[in-house]
Amino acid sequence: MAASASPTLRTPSLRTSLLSSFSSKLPLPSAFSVNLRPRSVGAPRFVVLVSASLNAKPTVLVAEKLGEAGLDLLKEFANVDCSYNLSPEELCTKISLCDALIVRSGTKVSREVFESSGGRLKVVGRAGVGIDNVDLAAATEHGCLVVNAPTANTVAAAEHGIALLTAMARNVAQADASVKAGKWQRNKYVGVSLVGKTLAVMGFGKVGSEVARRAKGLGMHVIAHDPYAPADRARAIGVELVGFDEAIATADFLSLHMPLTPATSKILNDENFAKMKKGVRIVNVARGGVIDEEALVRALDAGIVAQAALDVFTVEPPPKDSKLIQHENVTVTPHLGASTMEAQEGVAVEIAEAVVGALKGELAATAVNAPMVPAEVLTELKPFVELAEKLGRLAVQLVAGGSGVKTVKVTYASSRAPDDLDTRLLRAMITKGLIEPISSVFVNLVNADFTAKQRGLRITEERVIIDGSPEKPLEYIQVQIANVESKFASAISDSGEIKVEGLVKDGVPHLTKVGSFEVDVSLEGSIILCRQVDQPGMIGKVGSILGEENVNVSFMSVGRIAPRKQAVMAIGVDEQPSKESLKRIGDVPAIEEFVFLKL
Ligand SMILES: NC(=O)c1ccc[n+]([C@@H]2O[C@H](COP(=O)([O-])OP(=O)(O)OC[C@H]3O[C@@H](n4cnc5c(N)ncnc54)[C@H](O)[C@@H]3O)[C@@H](O)[C@H]2O)c1
Ligand SMILES: O=C(O)[C@H](O)COP(=O)(O)O
Repeated sequence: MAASASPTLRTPSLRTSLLSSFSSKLPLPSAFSVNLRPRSVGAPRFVVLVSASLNAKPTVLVAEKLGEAGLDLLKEFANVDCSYNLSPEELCTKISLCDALIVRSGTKVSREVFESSGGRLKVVGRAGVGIDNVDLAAATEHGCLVVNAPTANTVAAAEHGIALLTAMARNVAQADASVKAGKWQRNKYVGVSLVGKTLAVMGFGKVGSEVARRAKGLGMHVIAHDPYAPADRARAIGVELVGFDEAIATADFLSLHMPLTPATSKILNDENFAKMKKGVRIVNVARGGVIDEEALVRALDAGIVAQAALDVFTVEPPPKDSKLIQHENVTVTPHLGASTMEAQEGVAVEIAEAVVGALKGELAATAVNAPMVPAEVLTELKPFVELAEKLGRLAVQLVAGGSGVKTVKVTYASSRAPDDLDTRLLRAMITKGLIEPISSVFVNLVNADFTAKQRGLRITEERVIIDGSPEKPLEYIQVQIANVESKFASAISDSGEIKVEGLVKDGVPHLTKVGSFEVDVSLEGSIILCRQVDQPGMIGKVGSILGEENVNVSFMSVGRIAPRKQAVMAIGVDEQPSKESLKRIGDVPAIEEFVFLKL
């Protein structure tokens, strides 16, 4: 036996492992089977978001025009395929060769796209704000991170909203067309003034609040409706937040700035147009789908809506013969809100940085379908995240075949207050550890909760406050699987669940409890757990069987109930013992049961 050899396995960076997936899945290891391919996190078996370690550059498909500065950033890191105007079929064909996809609002990233990617697509970057053209549920189900560029085009969109507001009020577009047609119709194009009029900003987020600020500068009385906006943010710029009905009933002008969601879809409809002031004017630089366009035509014809200025449409481009587009009281632009030179360069850089970061395995600050975790929290949690995954992985391998894992309880013991610990990462990694050894799905931070739910796996979390160092975010993590049989009976605790517990020592995850037995073995390589009658020479016997096969033992630890009674020996091994060696261990007379577990 090579005594306490220091482990040579290297774990990939935490950031990489959080968003990575395995290239192949393995069956649940059985106690006596050695027919296991290695699943060590140290082996280069991650299909990491970027296979930089494998000397292969990732491929990024840019499906819509992106600013040069962003393209340059991408090219430093990836092969960049700029293919614009792809049909849905062409996109589905290309996507299986791509690690990331960047789009604007003109490309539908449908479920078929994720299905066609064959698991290779790891990041979708939306070069802009609205992600209504990306099937987020499908992305999450496929473990694909979606990032957007939420800030760089805010001012551009707000300025376009103001441009449409003023142009509409003064009939700029109609008058321009008339003069160009050789006419001089000064009486026809008398406008309305903005000063003193009430503008209702519908959706008081980034764009909405910038529009409000500018409209106040034009002397308008600004109110806003946004069920989720904090009132003090509105008050700070002199805007009153009001209910939906009050907003639409009192406004002379309505400016729409909410996202398109099931709740906002066609929110301006016949019923709501009927509640508006006669002669109201509407600006939409949000999304076409928030207006029932047929109802808007009716409201225009009835004179309820005097004018509308629209940058966005339910279907883009809209049909040429659309009654709405052709209506003389409607001013239109072809989704130009974000289209300034400055915004496009900003968006391109913002999305390129987010996509490259995600491909490197970093947690994206603009993730749409995954938790965003501040870097300092991530650094602190790093060894506990590794511990969490390994405990999940160990616990599930202790389940006897056919048991069906349904209920898992995780206990986090810490000296910190419960709200001082973000457990989403830990839960995701425990879920990854629990599911991956027994299925063909890969689990990452994006799809962990979804995958658990889909498999009917209920994970409950409990916080226990114990004395300890406030420097440490956690003292220990315990994973219990209820209502199952174990292939290693000693793993069943007094209360009847499979129980494993671990902590972090000097930055290294350790297993410290199995069932009711205390052990202490570092969670690296693989582990053999043996239950035996406590007696002299056991460590030597098992150690020499492994030594004969040149299997390096990294740790050994024995936990016992009482001297000369039952004990559990935990042996950390760097290599996988052969089937024969495992059988010989099982044949040692004092050994009552044993299990070989891959980490
Ligand atoms: N025309 C363009 O080129 C262009 C450019 C940028 C943004 N946009 C669109 O503008 C909209 C706003 O963008 P943003 O960056 O300000 O987003 P944001 O997320 O900062 O703001 C959206 C706001 O809408 C609010 N909201 C959600 N549901 C609502 C509801 N039912 N009623 C009222 N408010 C509701 C949210 O609370 C949030 O404050 C999005 O639809 C975006 O896609 C369009
Ligand atoms: O949501 C957005 O960011 C805007 O609608 C801009 O869309 P675009 O990138 O297609 O111009």
